[in-house]
Amino acid sequence: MISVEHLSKIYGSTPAIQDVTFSVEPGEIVGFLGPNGAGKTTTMRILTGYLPATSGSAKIAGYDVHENSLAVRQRIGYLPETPPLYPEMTVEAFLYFVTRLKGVPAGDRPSKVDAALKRCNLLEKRRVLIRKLSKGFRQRVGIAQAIVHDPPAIILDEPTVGLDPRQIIDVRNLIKSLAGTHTIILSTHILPEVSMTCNRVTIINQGKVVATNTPDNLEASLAGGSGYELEIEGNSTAAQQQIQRVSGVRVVEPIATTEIPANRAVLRVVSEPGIEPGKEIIATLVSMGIGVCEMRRTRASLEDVFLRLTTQEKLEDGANAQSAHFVNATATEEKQKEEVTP
Ligand SMILES: Nc1ncnc2c1ncn2[C@@H]1O[C@H](COP(=O)(O)OP(=O)(O)OP(=O)(O)O)[C@@H](O)[C@H]1O
Repeated sequence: MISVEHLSKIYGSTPAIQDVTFSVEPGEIVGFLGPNGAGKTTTMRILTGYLPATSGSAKIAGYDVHENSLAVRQRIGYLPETPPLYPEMTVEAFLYFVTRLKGVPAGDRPSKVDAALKRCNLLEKRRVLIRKLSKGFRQRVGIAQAIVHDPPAIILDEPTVGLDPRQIIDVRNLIKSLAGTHTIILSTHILPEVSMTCNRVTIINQGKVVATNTPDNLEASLAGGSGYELEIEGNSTAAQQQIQRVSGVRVVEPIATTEIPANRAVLRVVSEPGIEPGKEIIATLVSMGIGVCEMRRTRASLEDVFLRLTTQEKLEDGANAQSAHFVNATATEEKQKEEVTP
């Protein structure tokens, strides 16, 4: 439904995006995730026909965004970072105005406007002036104007920025309810937004795509990702050796801690991607007479993946988007973690 190939945009001498390639299948919600200045808005604006690319191509529903920009605009809904609303219009009048701009036949306009009002929970605000609405309701009007002509593709740029937690939940639920019948690209720098709403995520950093996958696969792909942390009582060296033999276990190592009694130890187990050897580990320890005082699953979060991909130097030049290798975490990660976590 949406395909982007080798797209680049250079402002003067500043490359905003370079060789960006990704696609979105019908009915999918894809998160376009990146830190500030990564090139998200630039990509969205090219996709919606508001900005010409320097090179590369983008198609929506088979139409080239540059060559067939009118056909593209009729087939997409766009919510820019700041929704283009007319404050002196009522919600309903504004949506009628948008249907006219989008070329919806006059006879279809009442039903389209009603459907958008209903979908965005705006029925009771239909006759209210937009300037009198709270930020959350204005954002809903922004989404309503993006969907009122029932476009197959919807592009949302930072749709929850500036909203309070309740409004964020409402807007995310609204976006999720659009999936299936619409194809959606949602740009954001907020990680939970992606985990909660998107089927897939494309991570962009400094104008380049550094990863594309499902949130789950991205988490699983992080080296040292999934596994367990165990607090055991008994011979920890023997336990370590036996756990290492369990099928699906990649690494077992002791974690130094002073917070447990002397006859106990804490072990970190890293499992092979997609394998959960937890039951076998427990059975092994029980058969050895070793006490299991605590066992918890450990998992790399999307946040870990994001931070690795966007804050660390690449070891190899031109590393492939799906299999880039990165150096170990640095102290700046912790700082950035605070910045990207709402
Ligand atoms: N009109 C412009 N002229 C020159 N440089 C620009 C222009 N617009 C964007 N840039 C630069 O292009 C890069 C990408 O900007 P863009 O706005 O696309 O990023 P973004 O990921 O949307 O960031 P944010 O989340 O902060 O909005 C940045 O370095 C930005 O400074």
